[in-house]
Amino acid sequence: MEVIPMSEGEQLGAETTSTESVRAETLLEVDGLKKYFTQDSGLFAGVSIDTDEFPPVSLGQDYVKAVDGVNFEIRRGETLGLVGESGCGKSTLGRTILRLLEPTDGSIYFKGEDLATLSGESLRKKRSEIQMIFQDPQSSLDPRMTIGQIVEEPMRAHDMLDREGREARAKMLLEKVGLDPHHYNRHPHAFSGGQRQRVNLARALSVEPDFVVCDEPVSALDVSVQAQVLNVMEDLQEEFGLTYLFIAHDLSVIRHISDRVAVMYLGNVVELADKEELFENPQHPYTKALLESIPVPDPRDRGARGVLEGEVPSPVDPPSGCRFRTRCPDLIAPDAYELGGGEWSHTRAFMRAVKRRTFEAMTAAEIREEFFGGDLPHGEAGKIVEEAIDHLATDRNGDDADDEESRWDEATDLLLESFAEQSICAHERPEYEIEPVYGTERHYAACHLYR
Ligand SMILES: Nc1ncnc2c1ncn2[C@@H]1O[C@H](COP(=O)(O)OP(=O)(O)OP(=O)(O)O)[C@@H](O)[C@H]1O
Repeated sequence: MEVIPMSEGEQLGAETTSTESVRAETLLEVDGLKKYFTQDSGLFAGVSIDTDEFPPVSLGQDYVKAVDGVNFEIRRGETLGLVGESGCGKSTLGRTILRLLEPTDGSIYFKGEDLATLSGESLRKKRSEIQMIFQDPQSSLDPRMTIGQIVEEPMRAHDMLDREGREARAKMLLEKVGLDPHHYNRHPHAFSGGQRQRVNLARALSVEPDFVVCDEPVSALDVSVQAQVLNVMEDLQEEFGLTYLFIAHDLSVIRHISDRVAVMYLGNVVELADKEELFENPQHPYTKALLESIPVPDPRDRGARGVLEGEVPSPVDPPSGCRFRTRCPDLIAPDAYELGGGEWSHTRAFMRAVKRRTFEAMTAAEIREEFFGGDLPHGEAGKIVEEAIDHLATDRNGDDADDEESRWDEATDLLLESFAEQSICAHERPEYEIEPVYGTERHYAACHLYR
């Protein structure tokens, strides 16, 4: 497989060669975007005490790195799906693009203009061109207003049309989203969840936006209603030339609606490719794990689910290098030891098992047999493994006074520091381009396996 490293600042999905077919115009380009939140603002938040220092109390601040250096572009008329587990930063990214949240760093070019630098009236004007729809159609519609008033509200805020013009446009849009315009004077409670989301769509479209950020718009709806709303969204996209950033955690929804898909993990985009390429030829171990964890309809197939092990690390102190490395089944062997493939996979599995304490303490020989088939890796790596086993074995040497808890901790620290922290995955943030198998769209994968 041919792999082309990305140069710094290069944009995902941007055009490279004149031989490529002419691609649609870029509508939105996100460059190095970061959004950090300050952590709890309790009384002692950010205060740290170090008695070796004078003064012993210092004021530092921890940040939740919700979005941490994201680059991509969205072309006019396309749908870019954004998928990832809960808490990976999808909503924060969407809201920061809209400037509902203040970016910490980076640029958001919309039709060539950097939204991150706009404020006041110029930002307000731009806002009509970018709209957002949210997950919960119930709480985002004011129950005291009629749906006519709801759809007209953004037009009033942007001084668009006169009263009759707004009413005519609201009725036209209600019809476009598949509602009866005669229901203009009804209140939201008279509508089902799917119908309320249609009202939301009509409201978002009232000010003629070019770009709509859709944040889990169908997640709260019954599966049978989801497809109907997605189809309406596709029809509206075609009719009004809309561009969507479509946020969802549900891969089947993403597959239905997207042209290209970006996969997010812990504040980073880890893979971005054409939809077919991403689903049929996923390259990042995180994407593969996500796809393999799609629930299988056949209940007898339960074994095929859930390959994502371990906890998502805290976004306050995310792993260095590749964010996924602490859970990655393909962590790369450190160069320092010249480990053979089998030796490394045994060592990696042992390190994982010690870290997660997935086995009961046993004798040194039993541990060697269980994890290494009796043969430890050769050289320095073998000595380190031997030392770790010595911490854990029930028949260990010496009069080790440490309690069991701290012996597991010592073995874990030794293995992580000697192996996991020495891997290229811990040292460099990966950014690579892969030759696609399906189509000609560029395929980005943030994984050192493609270095
Ligand atoms: N206002 C805030 N203050 C502090 N931390 C926040 C704030 N909003 C979000 N976060 C944190 O930022 C991270 C990303 O959250 P975000 O809601 O963007 O993720 P998500 O992928 O959209 O998840 P979900 O699908 O559950 O909404 C999380 O760790 C979250 O706790």
